[in-house]
Order: sequence, then structure tokens, then C-alpha cells
Amino acid sequence: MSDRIISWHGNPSKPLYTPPPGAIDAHCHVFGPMADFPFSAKAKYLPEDAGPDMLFALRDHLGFARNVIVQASCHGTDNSATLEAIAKSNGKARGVAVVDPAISDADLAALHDGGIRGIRFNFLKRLVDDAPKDKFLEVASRLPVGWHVVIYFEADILEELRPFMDAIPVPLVIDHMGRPDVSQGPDGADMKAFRTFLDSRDDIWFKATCPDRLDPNGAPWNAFADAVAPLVADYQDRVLWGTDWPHPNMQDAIPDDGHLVDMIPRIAPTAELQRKLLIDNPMKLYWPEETIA
Ligand SMILES: O=C(O)c1cc(C(=O)O)oc(=O)c1
Repeated sequence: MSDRIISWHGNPSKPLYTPPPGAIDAHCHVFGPMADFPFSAKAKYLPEDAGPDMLFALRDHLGFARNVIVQASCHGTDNSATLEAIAKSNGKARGVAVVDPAISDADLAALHDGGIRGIRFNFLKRLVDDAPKDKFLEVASRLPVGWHVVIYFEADILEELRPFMDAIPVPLVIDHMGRPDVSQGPDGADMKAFRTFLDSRDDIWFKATCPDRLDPNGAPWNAFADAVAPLVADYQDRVLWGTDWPHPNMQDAIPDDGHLVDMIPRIAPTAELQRKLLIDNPMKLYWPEETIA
């Protein structure tokens, strides 16, 4: 692999929309810094450094209070960079790890102590070499209490993954809604299939994220807003939101993070929907001890 890439905006705008106090960016990543946390030998992209100081500066600039840091594929199963970012956050970040499925129970417990509350299974062939379902199921059956599984897949393998996902005994969180083709509209085949999946269990959550990845027409992402707003309204107690900063692999269409935040009122138009999306829902998954039972 050769040049390191930059996939994030150098000077994102200040959003016009102000998130409510306590709002959580529930999907973001850190890259490196490489000198301290080298990238995986199996990484499919080699980014410039985008460490915790940059992430927390962006959090403040955009008007958020907390982050959920999802282990990026370029760091493989070494969660040190994610753990270091959580440790530096003064309790304002928690995370999702990617683990070798053979991880010991003691190492899972250590991840919990470091602020991890879930593990991620990635099924995108352009990001990972293999995704062993049998091994994933085994580790999913012995996670620390309160953890969930985050799954990243593309819409064309939703049906194929159903038996596997149905067998996971903890809550599921689906990254980027399983990448529907939002240009099909709110009643398109991909959205319908995703709704059927959501209706199969009441503990499937999803992230209404990544208009930049999912809207083939680009900014201002009208197709994304049209397709996703009804989903947020209908599943308002199970939806999360995040920037996806530093936008892995988006170097050819880098989104302005301020504009991403300005999508929030377009997919969640009322104060109540916004509170659920940005505070109540992510708090239940990541800071449950602070929520009233
Ligand atoms: O679509 C992607 O390229 C992508 C990659 C990663 C990662 O490399 O972990 O995470 C994401 O949420 C999205």
C-alpha cells in the first residue's frame, strides 16, 4: 500500500442546527496516530492520522457532548487506538471493538473496563478478508452483560445474513441501515426489506447515518432525507445518529460535517425525535447506568 489518504474535511462549517445538550455522536472512528498505533497489515486503506484530539475538537465544534468510537477496519483487531481515545475523553466516549473471535473472557472484561460496550462484525468484502459466522456466533454468546453486536453489511446480503443475525442472542445495531439504495425512495425494495428485518425482533437498532455514502445524487442528500425520515419516525426508539468522521474511504467525496449535522432536523423534525435519536437511544446502549430504568 502506498500513499496515506485524507478522507475528512479540513474546515467543516458550523451547523445551522444546534443539537440538544448531551447529544451523542454515536458513530465515529479514530485513525492512529500511526506512530503510536500502527495500522493493521491487512488494512484495505492507509489513512493519515485522525486521533482523539481532532475528534474531540470536532465534537465541540459541532455541538455534541459525547462520542461512540467504533473500531475502524484499518486497525484490525487491535483496539489500542480506540481504547486510548476513550481513555482520553474524560468519560465522554465509549466504544465498539473488533475482536479476534478467539478472544478470552478476561480480555473481553478488560475491554469493558476500557469503555467498550459492543463488538462489530464487518461483512464488507472491500474492508475485510473474511467474516467467519460460526466463530462470530460463538463469541457473541459470551459477551459481557449489557453488550450488543454491531453489524455492517450491504443491502444485497441482508437475506443471506438473516439466519446468522437471527441467532445472535444480544441486541443488534446495524451500521448505516445496511446500506439501502435510498434513491429507491421510502417504499423501495431495500427499505421494505430492512423494515421487515426490523419487525422480526424488537432489539434491532440502526444508525441513520452516512447520506454521503448512501445518496447517489450527492449533497444536499434529498433522496436520503426522503427515504430515511419515515424510518426514523416509525422506529424512533431504536435509531442512532453519528457523523462517521473521519469518513473512511470517502476521500473522493468528502462531506462537510456541519452539513451532515444539518441533516438531523430533516430526518428527525421534532424536538422529541431529536432527543430520542441523539440522547435517549444511545444512552441506553452506551451509558445505561445513567438512564432511569
Ligand atoms: O464504508 C466504509 O468504507 C466504512 C469503513 C469503515 C471502517 O473501515 O471501519 O467503517 C465505516 O463505518 C464505513
